[in-house]
Amino acid sequence: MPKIGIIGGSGVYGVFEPKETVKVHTPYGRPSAPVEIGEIEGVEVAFIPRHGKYHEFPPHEVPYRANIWALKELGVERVIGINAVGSLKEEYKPGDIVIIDQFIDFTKKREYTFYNGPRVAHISMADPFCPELRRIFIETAKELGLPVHEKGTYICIEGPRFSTRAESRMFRQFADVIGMTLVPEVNLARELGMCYVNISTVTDYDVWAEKPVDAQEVLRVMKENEEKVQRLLRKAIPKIPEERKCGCADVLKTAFV
Ligand SMILES: CSC[C@H]1O[C@H](OP(=O)(O)O)[C@H](O)[C@@H]1O
Ligand SMILES: Nc1ncnc2[nH]cnc12
Repeated sequence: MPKIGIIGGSGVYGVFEPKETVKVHTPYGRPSAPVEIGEIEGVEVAFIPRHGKYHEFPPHEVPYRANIWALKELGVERVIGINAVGSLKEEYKPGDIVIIDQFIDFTKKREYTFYNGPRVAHISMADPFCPELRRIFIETAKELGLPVHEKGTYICIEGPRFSTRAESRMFRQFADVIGMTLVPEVNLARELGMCYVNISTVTDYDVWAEKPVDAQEVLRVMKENEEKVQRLLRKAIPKIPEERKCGCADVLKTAFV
């Protein structure tokens, strides 16, 4: 059973030659695509393309709950989310990798929880990302000489439209990068006691920097940078220890009312 799951974002629709493809049905419907099972450097890994194999789900329609549930059902304990993001700060340059450490939720109407009652849970989100996985990915990116930011605050907007100039100028006062999909993916993984790490690749300067971003540019830059992300995955995944010592599973102990 794969203990590691990867959710690929825009431009990342596969990360290995699958050995098997599994159709999973969940209480929340089907995931974005059948789950691919394969190996990265000898480690069994499950993969879901967040927007579907042919990018048919816009960010506000991604079946986030089904994706996380499906991975959990297959035995996944650790989720690696890969995202394309716009930059809100000069120093976060197109091509840079950001191992996100905080987020701000500006989404509006998504399914945010598995606990809609009668079971009620309030999960701590002070530190949303797995410290053990963050450390491994930061160290490995540095070893590989990749342009990496150890921290970054991701603001998640509802989409599917990009921001206005006024919004972008406001967002850059309190976040470093912008995207449309981190929430509720990270919340949901945490609600099931899974570890979650986010590897964001900067694809553009958001519209505060004058030139309006477009989807084609995001996909083009992400394709150019896919090789960096692949190298990072290949080198980091074998370093992930079998047993978790991070405490991500413990958040559930004190969450229920
Ligand atoms: C294709 S442009 C906007 C699209 O790209 C990002 O996707 P992901 O986070 O899945 O890599 C952004 O969040 C939007 O969904
Ligand atoms: N500028 C941007 N705004 C929102 N989502 C993005 N994904 C990639 N670039 C983006």
